[in-house]
Amino acid sequence: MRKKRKGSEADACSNFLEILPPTCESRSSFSSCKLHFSFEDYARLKKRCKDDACAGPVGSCKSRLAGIATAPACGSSSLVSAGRGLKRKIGCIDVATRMGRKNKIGDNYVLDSTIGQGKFGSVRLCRSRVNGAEFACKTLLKGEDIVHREVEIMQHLSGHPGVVTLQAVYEDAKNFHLVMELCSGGRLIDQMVKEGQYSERRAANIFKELMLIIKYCHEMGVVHRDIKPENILLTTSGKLKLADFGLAMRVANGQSLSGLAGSTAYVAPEVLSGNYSEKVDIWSAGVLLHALLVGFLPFQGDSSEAVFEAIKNVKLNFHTGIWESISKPARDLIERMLTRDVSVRITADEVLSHPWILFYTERTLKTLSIKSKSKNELGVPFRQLAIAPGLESDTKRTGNYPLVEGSSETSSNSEEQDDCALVDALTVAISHVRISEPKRSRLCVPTSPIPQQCSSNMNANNLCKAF
Ligand SMILES: Nc1ncnc2c1ncn2[C@@H]1O[C@H](COP(=O)(O)OP(=O)(O)OP(=O)(O)O)[C@@H](O)[C@H]1O
Repeated sequence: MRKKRKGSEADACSNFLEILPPTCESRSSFSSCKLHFSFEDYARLKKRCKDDACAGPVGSCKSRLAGIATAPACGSSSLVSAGRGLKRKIGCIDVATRMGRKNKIGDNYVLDSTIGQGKFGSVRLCRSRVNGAEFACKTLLKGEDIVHREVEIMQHLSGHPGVVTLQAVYEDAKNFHLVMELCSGGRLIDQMVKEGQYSERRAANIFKELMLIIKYCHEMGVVHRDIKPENILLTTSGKLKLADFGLAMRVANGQSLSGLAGSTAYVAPEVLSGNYSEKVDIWSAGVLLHALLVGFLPFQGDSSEAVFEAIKNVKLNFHTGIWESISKPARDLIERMLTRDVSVRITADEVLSHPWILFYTERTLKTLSIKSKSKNELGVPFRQLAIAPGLESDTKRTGNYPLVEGSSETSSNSEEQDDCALVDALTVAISHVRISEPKRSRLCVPTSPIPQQCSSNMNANNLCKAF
């Protein structure tokens, strides 16, 4: 159900926008320097930056995670030509967003240090002159429709707790100044690089939060097109906020998008070959989930061309190596998200009701997990424990408990270890209730006890190798 539609735009473009960065020096590394250019621009820029300070640690952990290049949104915008009043272009601008043409941003805010650098300008800390409240101010150079679209889409999505709120917009001769809610917790990518592999519980909770935001965007008719951990900001309390709607597009039901847009490592295969839909965000989120769980990106290569080749052709193997320490439902979810057949790839809603997500994030199931642990320590057979309240009738009806027969000794070490076996068993049981018939048949049903290794067993060395 779309909640609020203020017109839509779907592109059927064939030309890439010409977007060049103000300077290469504005970015500290080559990988950053390449962000958000069309693939043509990227090649040109690569040549230009080859020998200068843009060169960076391409093989480093961070650059591998960060992806390699990004293309701009492509296609004609429904917004009128650039360089004129933003307010006029954005007919739907909310009255709650204060737009200042007469007012200068300096009248209301004190601009402070730079806290981020984007492709079109910088992001600075700013403080309200009225009450000292802190915000982030993104200053964008006028002249590109993409800039207007970013403001319009932020405005369209504002109000959701997972989307960076647009507080005010100011305009002067050269720039737009977007005063946004400040996310002081940094970017998810930085946390990932610092922390490496996440436990399944933690990954599932972060991921659910992200998927709720993506679901909201899709319901609002917005395809983000650049889901990656660099664009996920954190509040001081650790809540996720999706940012950077520079590549986002609005679509009406059934309309498709075209044009190269996204970040190399995260881009969906159909973006490389033609028309696509909001499912590209699911693919990118699947890439992110892969990185969260095992600490490295699924599709890699020495050049962007090699990465694209991998995205189009590499068959991921979830059965060996590091994947043996990850629960089968987690692998099942990633597989469903990284499915090249778009018609089979699951939706945001389906991700959110996937057993792996439910197991780690739904209170009733968490309670069950804790109860199970303590009962298991008392020697109650594992089989009896892995039936969730409310599932009983269904499992009785089917007469089939596809559970792992475990022993009490398997759950004695840590909560994560306990979860690891339980999640396999329980999620398969849940799948009989929540997942429709054709999908259920694709679920991995454990045939033997799951090895008792959890992602929490991974050490820092693995992470460094992985990245
Ligand atoms: N609301 C915010 N609060 C705190 N920091 C922010 C906020 N918005 C942006 N930043 C910082 O500024 C950086 C650049 O912002 P953003 O990604 O929106 O710009 P961009 O021009 O689209 O950048 P990119 O080239 O990465 O796509 C972010 O990576 C982040 O570090």
